[in-house]
Amino acid sequence: MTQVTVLNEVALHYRFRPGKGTPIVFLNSLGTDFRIWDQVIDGLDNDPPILCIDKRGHGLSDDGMISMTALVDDAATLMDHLDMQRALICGVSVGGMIAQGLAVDRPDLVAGLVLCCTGAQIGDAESWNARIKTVQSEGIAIMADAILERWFSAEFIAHRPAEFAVYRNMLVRTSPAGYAGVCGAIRDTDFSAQSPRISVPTHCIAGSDDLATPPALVKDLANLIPNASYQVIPDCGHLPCIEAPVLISDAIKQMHRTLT
Ligand SMILES: O=C(O)CC1=CCC(=O)O1
Repeated sequence: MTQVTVLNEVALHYRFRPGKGTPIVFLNSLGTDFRIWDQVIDGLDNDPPILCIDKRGHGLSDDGMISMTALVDDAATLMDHLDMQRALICGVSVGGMIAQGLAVDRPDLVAGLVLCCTGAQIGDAESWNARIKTVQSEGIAIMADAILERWFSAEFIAHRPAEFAVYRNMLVRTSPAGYAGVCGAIRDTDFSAQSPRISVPTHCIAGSDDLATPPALVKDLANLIPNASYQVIPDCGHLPCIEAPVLISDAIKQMHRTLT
């Protein structure tokens, strides 16, 4: 069933499955929709309530005006709308930034964090501005191969051509305005001063072969957040939820057990 609601004047597409215990919220990356978490969710147990969100500008959600404040507020407003209690928030890449923003702005909604392939800050203004300019003038497809080389390890690209093809489709079918808007939100965000205030259990996960948010960046984030743990997934690029879903489910289950 398609689940959609208008919040903050934007139609947000989400998937909510009721269940028992601490809820788990999944936040996806730039140029993807919430289906990137499907295999991870298949590997969970105990039927917790699960919420997946197509952030504005992505999947079936409206574009609207995009900023990190709006992305964080959408997630919080949707959780409030669904009357959700404190949740384990799992975010990959910009989804991990949104998760940090939630933990800082709405600590009442956050029981713990699993932060995959993300940082307090990702990239620099120059590279995001160049990407925004290209998307606006030429579209996403022209950059797709270069982006996918950062998303996936060489091993994945060589041996999983069908999955590579469908995730390429997911990327190039993203709204150009939505994609550019989220690039701008990432460019304008630096949680280095706020994330040290995060006080919930946090586990940071890096992909050994991630060229977008390399392990050192993720380690820096883990060092910033009090008592955060850190794990590197071997032979994996920027999207371990696709390349190594079993390891991500296991990490989430381990964290979830400590919260319930
Ligand atoms: O598309 C990329 O370059 C990887 C990425 C950076 C932030 C994000 O969400 O994805």
